[in-house]
Amino acid sequence: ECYLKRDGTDYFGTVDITTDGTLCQKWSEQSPHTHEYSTSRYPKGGLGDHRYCRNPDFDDAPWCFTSDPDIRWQYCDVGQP
Ligand SMILES: O=S(=O)(Nc1cnn(C2CCNCC2)c1)c1cc(Cl)ccc1F
Repeated sequence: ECYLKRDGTDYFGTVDITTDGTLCQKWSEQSPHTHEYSTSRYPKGGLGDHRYCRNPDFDDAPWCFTSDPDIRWQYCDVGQP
């Protein structure tokens, strides 16, 4: 899917893998990576009990924490326009 804003802050699709095919960690979980991205801290981030790529912190593109303990977070390919 594509999205309007260049940085993908408006991407609320269902891609849940990173650029190298690693499964994303759920935003609602703190394992394997602890993090500070909660729905209360980023109310417009589209976070929740899912593992879909999002860009809650106005980074360059949608991303996610990964299920690989050695890779903290990675960008996702969500069909940049
Ligand atoms: O636990 S974290 O959320 N981890 C973290 C580390 N890098 N990132 C990036 C995620 C993609 N966007 C840029 C920050 C998030 C985290 C957040 C802050 Cl503000 C500071 C330290 C830290 F550990």
